[in-house]
Amino acid sequence: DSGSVTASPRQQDTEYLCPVQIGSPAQTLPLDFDTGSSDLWVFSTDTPRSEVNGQTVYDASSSSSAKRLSGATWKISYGDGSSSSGIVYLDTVTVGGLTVSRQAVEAAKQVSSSFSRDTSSSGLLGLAFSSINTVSPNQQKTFFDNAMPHLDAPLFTADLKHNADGRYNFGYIDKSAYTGSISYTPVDNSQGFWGFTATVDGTDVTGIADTGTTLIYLPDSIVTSYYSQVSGARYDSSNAGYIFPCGSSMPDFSFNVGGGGGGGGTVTVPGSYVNFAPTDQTGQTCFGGLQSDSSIGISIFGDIALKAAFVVFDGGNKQLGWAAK
Ligand SMILES: O=C(CN1CCCCC1)Nc1ccc2c(c1)OCO2
Repeated sequence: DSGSVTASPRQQDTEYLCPVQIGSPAQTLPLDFDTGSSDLWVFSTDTPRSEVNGQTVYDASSSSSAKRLSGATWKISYGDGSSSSGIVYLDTVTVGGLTVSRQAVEAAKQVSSSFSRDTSSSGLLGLAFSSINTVSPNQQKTFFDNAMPHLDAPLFTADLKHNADGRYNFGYIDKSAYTGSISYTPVDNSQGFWGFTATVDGTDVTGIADTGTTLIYLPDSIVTSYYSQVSGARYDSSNAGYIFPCGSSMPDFSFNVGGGGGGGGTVTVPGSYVNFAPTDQTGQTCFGGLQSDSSIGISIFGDIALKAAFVVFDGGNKQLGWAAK
């Protein structure tokens, strides 16, 4: 089996949403595919009306294939302080033509304000490792984990784009989607994430490939060194990050992966991607797409980095492949 689904950017590439079919007859919800978490959760008829703000909701009672997972609950919180929780159904889930029957669909009974405010997203589809799925008392598997045994190849690829539709493919590598060769590097999934080590200016950086996080968060030394090249750039505590004049031409940001025998490969993030967004309506000052990881405790290669590459999430061999495009 295989699947292929469009990933549409929202609000200046802040997130990427994909249409997912749930239940019988199919209910299509736009979900945020997140390689940084492992719960598939949705706005539902169980979500308080006061917390629903235009989102499409899942109605298990109108799906003939939905079965309540008796006694199961879930509760998750994310690095940005957002959170959600609820109950669990098993139902049929289809992504880009790839179907998993009896997928745990986590219906929200509570969502935090940032989810309520995000009118375009109906929830998340977690693509990290099932070891960090939050369903209790019986942990559930991710869509990818359930699909893997049926896939032509035990992998999925992420091809996110700047201000344009990209694609997630499951079970195959589309050779027309990248240029040159794919450089592979081992994955450390001990924390449940797609962890890997890259080299930035000769310094090894261990972080995670996280499609659910908008920006890149790296060690202070690397970030300070990058912004030292931009006149007028500074760390601004009120914005809790590096800002600079919006007219600045930003240097490209490169990192190497798979430095083994073959010398590995270089991913180059265009400077224009690092000029992420204005901090206010005047458009004078802009917020950087590269920020320090010092308040997080882990380095994150988020969408700003991922959209500069074609990325292979290889669950069979537990490796990450990176290619230019
Ligand atoms: O929270 C997330 C990702 N999260 C995925 C689900 C939707 C809401 C965003 N990333 C994140 C992780 C660490 C952070 C951070 C953001 O901001 C500062 O530290």
